[in-house]
Amino acid sequence: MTSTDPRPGTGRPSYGERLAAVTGRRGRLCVGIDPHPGLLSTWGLADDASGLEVFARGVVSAVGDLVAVFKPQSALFERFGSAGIAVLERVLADVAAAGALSVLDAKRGDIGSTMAGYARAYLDDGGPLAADALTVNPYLGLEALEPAFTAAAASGRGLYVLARTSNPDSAQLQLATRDGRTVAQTVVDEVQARNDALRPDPGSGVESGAAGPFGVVVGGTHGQAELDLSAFDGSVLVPGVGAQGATVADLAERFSVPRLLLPSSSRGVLAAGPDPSGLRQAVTALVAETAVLG
Ligand SMILES: O=C(O)c1cc(=O)[nH]c(=O)n1[C@@H]1O[C@H](COP(=O)(O)O)[C@@H](O)[C@H]1O
Repeated sequence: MTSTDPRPGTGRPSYGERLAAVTGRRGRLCVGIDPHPGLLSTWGLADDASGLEVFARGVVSAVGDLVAVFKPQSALFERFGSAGIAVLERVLADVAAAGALSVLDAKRGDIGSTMAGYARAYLDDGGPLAADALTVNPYLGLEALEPAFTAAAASGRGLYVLARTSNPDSAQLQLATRDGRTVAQTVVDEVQARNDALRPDPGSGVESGAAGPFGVVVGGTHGQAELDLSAFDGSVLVPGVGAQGATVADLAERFSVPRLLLPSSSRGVLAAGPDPSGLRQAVTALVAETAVLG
């Protein structure tokens, strides 16, 4: 397999390959689309599905040519029921039309048989909610997520598996240890094992230099800290930049693997709207900061 080979049957390069291509052109920044009621109000919009649509599609229209990855927050679309989901479908289409990648932040995770349903909704070709990648929650077990790993690999999509989340109380669960390893480290290692399983056999003579399609989420608020990412070769989604207090410069200091990082900011960028030029300035400044990540 070469670095440009499509996945079997999809005609689409792998998520790792597509991420490398778009971040190479646009810089390594993910902008979260989090339509909070307070932001809709600041933007002078009604807190209803029509306000949601103007807000979310307005973000993509303003900065869609500058941003490598958009991460719509499903919860803040779901709160408007089917009308909100319909807006989310249109936002995902807008992101694709803008040449950016979408990470749908839905943090799904359930027992395997139910997970297969989520995989069909978010990771199969033809699904209206299919994004380029999906955030998933491994705390029912990594095996339970298997349908999502399988569907993502088959369709050239990615997953971001929650490892060490940005909220202050995440340590109680995620830093618990078993057999000398933290739960968060176990997640990282298990995700890497699934990336390794997709690598061509080293003896086969075919090469793939691309990142694995399966990433992890590590909050920028505490950084890499106790995690060992030295053997990890997926993308590391790092939320917490901006409103939660982390800066891109902090990430350069707090992580030993800056080349893997995909920093993400939602409210920090969105507060610069609704003026499109304000949003463009905010994005341009953050993208420039990401240059320190190499
Ligand atoms: O998976 C995520 O994106 C995520 C993981 C995490 O550990 N912390 C975290 O804040 N997030 C999400 O990232 C976004 C952060 O938004 P801001 O704090 O406004 O930048 C929200 O949509 C969160 O749900």
